[in-house]
Amino acid sequence: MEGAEEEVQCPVCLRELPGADINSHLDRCLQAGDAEAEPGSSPPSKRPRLAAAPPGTQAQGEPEEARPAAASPRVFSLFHKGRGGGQSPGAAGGRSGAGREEAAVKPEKGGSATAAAGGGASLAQKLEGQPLAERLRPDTLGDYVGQERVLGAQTLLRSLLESHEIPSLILWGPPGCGKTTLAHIIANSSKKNGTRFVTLSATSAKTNDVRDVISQAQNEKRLFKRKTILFIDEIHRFNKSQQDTFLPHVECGTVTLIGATTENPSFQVNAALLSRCRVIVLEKLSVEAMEAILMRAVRSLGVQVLGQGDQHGSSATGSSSESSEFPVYIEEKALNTLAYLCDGDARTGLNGLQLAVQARLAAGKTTPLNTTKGGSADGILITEEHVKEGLQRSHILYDRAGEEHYNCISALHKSMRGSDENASLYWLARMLEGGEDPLYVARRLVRFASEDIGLADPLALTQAVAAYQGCHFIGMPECEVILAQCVVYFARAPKSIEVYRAYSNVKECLRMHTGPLPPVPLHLRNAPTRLMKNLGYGKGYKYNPMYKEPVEQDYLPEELKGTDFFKERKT
Ligand SMILES: Nc1ncnc2c1ncn2[C@@H]1O[C@H](COP(=O)(O)OP(=O)(O)OP(=O)(O)O)[C@@H](O)[C@H]1O
Repeated sequence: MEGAEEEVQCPVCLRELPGADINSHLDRCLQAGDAEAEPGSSPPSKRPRLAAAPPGTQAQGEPEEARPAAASPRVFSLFHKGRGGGQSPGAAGGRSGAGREEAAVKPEKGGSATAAAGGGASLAQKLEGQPLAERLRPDTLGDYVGQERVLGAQTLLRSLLESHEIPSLILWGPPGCGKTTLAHIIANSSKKNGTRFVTLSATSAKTNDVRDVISQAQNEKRLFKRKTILFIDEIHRFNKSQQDTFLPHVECGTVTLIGATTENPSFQVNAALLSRCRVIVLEKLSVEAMEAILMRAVRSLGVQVLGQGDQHGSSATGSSSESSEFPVYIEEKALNTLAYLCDGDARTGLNGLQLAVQARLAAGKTTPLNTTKGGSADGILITEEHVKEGLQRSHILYDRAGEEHYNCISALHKSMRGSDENASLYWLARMLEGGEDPLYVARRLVRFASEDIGLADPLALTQAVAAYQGCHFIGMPECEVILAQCVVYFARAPKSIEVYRAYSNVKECLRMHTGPLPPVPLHLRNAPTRLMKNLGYGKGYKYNPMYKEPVEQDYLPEELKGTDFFKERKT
């Protein structure tokens, strides 16, 4: 009786209702809400990062805005399975939690593969719509390649994941190494044991969105004893107060947090939050792992690999010859090169492959091929050159905004300090070829000239300032050689940190001083007015040029008399 009068909040639509009505309301709400609520349950799709999508790709593909997580901060997953009136997974919306991705990945997974991929579809049709990287995003740990150090057979994380004991995690790693994919796999497996999986993207979510998720999680826990996993992509983009919003709820177990970041979490994630999460460091994918991912992709497309003889030819099942006018081949060397050049970023590798195939299909040029020992055929051949064209080197080598920027400048500084001219040039090129601002490098060189070369070669500073001005005048690409010249000069130059260290000692002396700072000795003060003269300013000062012999005079304040800031001199 009492319960019937008490108002309760619907965990789906958050409306307040009389307790007696909640069950019937929930049934209606679930059916109505599932379809729209569902998209956020899977980690968001990523921007394809294609340099220039071939004609048709973008128009046909799902625009970024249309993707649930990126488009709307309100991306909550709700009640996917086995609740209320005994709904089966995905029953209401006709889709399971993995949504469109799941349907697209099916070709890799046996039975329904051909139908789901449009087995009779041409290769061009297979490449339309979702980017290849999204369609091939693994659903299970079995398909997750590499990252053995943290996810290998005997690792703690794997056993936790397999037993559905998901701790709060921060997944830290470079772009395209599989952070979102790992979250996607956790989402799939957690849904199987009834845990909710909610996704927010820190690039678009507001503090209120976080609060909504927390309040829903509280209701779920209270009413249905259901756990909530909250995945926050690019968590480093949340400011401190946003991170503070979920801190207590992570602490008390209302939500299990999984954050993904490309940035060092020690700097970007609130220390209190960090201490409540296990940090998983994912690495760039190895060349072997990339080869496996690319091989899986070409198989799913029905493209045949040339160069490994019959073995690859026959393994390329669902051959494009069934569906395309001409069969499509890719040189094994092209795949290897792609695996090397994508620098451990699977999205870049898969996008590069997709672009190369689409470009060749659009060009429609066929090549006579010796596909097997016995025979020859006409087909479309993708070579190493084609895949190189499909890649954007700036994405491969360097992340201007992220940690790579600091890592590379640090490596350059240390190489010059260590007088290694080859390494110095290498790190310089890594930055410039990756699109670094040459003036940024030039400014760092000005600093280096004083910090590390100093008075061992005072001309170094002139060189650095001249290099800065040269870069300013002519810009990239011509200014690269100016910087190269300066970097080599610095690597070869003698080094001295005498001044740098002495100045640090002075700063330390000032920092350690207690009480009022000593006054400037009267004899060192200027006395431009009579009053100042009368006060003793300048009195007793010995004007050095008037003396033939060295002048005995104190310049430091009385209490520092005799201090030698250079005494730790090492060079
Ligand atoms: N370990 C992996 N095994 C198999 N495929 C992978 C793996 N890692 C990444 N991929 C593929 O690369 C694509 C991009 O990976 P993902 O979105 O997980 O990268 P990320 O680390 O989250 O990158 P970002 O920091 O740029 O968001 C996935 O859709 C998937 O196809």
